[in-house]
Amino acid sequence: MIPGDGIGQEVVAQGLKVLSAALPQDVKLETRSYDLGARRWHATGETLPDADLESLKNHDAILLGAIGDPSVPSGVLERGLLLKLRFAFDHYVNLRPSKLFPNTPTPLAGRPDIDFVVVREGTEGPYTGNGGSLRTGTPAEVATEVSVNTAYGVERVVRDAYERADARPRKKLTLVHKNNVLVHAGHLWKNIFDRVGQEYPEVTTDYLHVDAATIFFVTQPERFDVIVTDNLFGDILTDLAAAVTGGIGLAASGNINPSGAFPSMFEPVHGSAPDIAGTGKADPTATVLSVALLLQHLGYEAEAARIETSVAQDLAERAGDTPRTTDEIGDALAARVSG
Ligand SMILES: NC(=O)C1=CN([C@@H]2O[C@H](COP(=O)(O)OP(=O)(O)OC[C@H]3O[C@@H](n4cnc5c(N)ncnc54)[C@H](O)[C@@H]3O)[C@@H](O)[C@H]2O)C=CC1
Ligand SMILES: CC(C)CC(=O)C(=O)O
Ligand SMILES: [Mg+2]
Repeated sequence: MIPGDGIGQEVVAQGLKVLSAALPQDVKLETRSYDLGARRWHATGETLPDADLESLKNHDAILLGAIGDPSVPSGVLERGLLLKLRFAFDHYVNLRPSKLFPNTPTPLAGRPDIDFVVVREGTEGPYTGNGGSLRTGTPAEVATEVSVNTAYGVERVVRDAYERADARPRKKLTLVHKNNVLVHAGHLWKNIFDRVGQEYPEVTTDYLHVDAATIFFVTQPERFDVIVTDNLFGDILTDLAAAVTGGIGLAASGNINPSGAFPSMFEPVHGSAPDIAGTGKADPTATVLSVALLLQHLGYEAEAARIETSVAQDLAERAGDTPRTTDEIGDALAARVSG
């Protein structure tokens, strides 16, 4: 566990409660909590020391809360810890399912049937740190942030998305990019998408520019089944996906290393929410659903399904309720899962 910063600490505690409640009696759960994030940085100046990185390799999976704190310069922890982990453990599939559970509020008219998954590339794009600045702090400052897209990196994530689409009943895969403007990266993505698609004749394909995709996330989200996209577009789209499916407090994710060479890492889509940290207002459901993804990844399908059912029941009964605290929601979910 890497609880991290802000509400990360609060929601991971609830995730652990539910994980413990979900596992069969004969499975011994061993956990270690890593003190990484703002507190550690202030104390030692470290973000992710090699010793911790090495040690993290020994776990079956990682549950992360959130990284980032207003007391630390923006980017230091996000890059030096969170992205460093995703890159070091080659988490090239950033899996972000979106489902509108019954009775969950949505700002969308007509309660569309939303059930899609975004496969966000996790190791490339504009997030690699390939850039720099010249004449920093002067009126002539120039900054670059160059998006890196390799045929190797794009093909493996596109292939993963086709596999997922092929395994789902609707078998539909949408590529989201911006190949009308980002022609170099965009055409590399589109060409690979089209070529790999020939191996999946059952999968219906579609292409949308990212700006148009945001329209359809709001006006016609039911059109999506599996979406594959780059690191930055996927980041932005999945906050929007969360907003239309009950809110950011429900959105789960998995940073997957499909080869199993390194542990995969599961975390809510949201950040450390400094505006509500310490108030008990953080919804731990996103973390609990991330625990379900973790269990599914490790082969505990039935346990993962029980968590999802418990969340669905809890959400169905939430409507009109007085708001509960982070802890109360965690306790209620753990009770449902074990009962
Ligand atoms: N994976 C990670 O660790 C991520 C870290 N961050 C970091 O988190 C910090 C804050 O970033 P923001 O842009 O404010 O995004 P954020 O996701 O932390 O918060 C955005 C808004 O959503 C609300 N919110 C988030 N999670 C919630 C939950 N579980 N229940 C109820 N409300 C919730 C917050 O109160 C806030 O109003 C920054 O340092 C940022 O870099 C941001 C996104 C992901
Ligand atoms: C803080 C960023 C590095 C990550 C982010 O916003 C995300 O993964 O959703
Ligand atoms: Mg994000």
